[in-house]
Amino acid sequence: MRDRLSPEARAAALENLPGWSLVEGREAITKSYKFKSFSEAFGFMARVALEAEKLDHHPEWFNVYNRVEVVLATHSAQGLTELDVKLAGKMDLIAKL
Ligand SMILES: C[C@H](O)[C@H](O)[C@H]1CNC2=NC(N)=NC(=O)C2=N1
Repeated sequence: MRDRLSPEARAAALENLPGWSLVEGREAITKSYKFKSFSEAFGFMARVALEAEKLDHHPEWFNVYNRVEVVLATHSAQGLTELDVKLAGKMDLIAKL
C-alpha cells in the first residue's frame, strides 16, 4: 500500500479520478472542490478527517469559504501510493453526499 506507484499505474488511477491532476514539480495529486457554503465545505472536511484517521493517511488541504483545495501524497514514500488513490476516491464519494 505504501510502495510508490509505477508511472503506468499512476496514469491509470488518474483516469478513474475525475478532476484530479498531477501537481507540477512534485509527485502528488490535487483537486479543488467547491461547495455551496462554508458549512458544506467544513462538513466535507470533517467527514474526510474521520476517514483519513481510519486509513492513517492524511490530506494536505486549504480551505477558503466554500472551496477546499486538496493535495495528496505519501510523505514516507515521497510520492504517490495506493493510499492516495484510495483516499482520493473516498473524498469524491463524500463530496457527493
Ligand atoms: C506514523 C504515521 O503512520 C505516519 O506519519 C503517516 C500518517 N499520515 C500520513 N499521511 C500522508 N499523506 N503521508 C504519510 O506518509 C503519512 N504517514
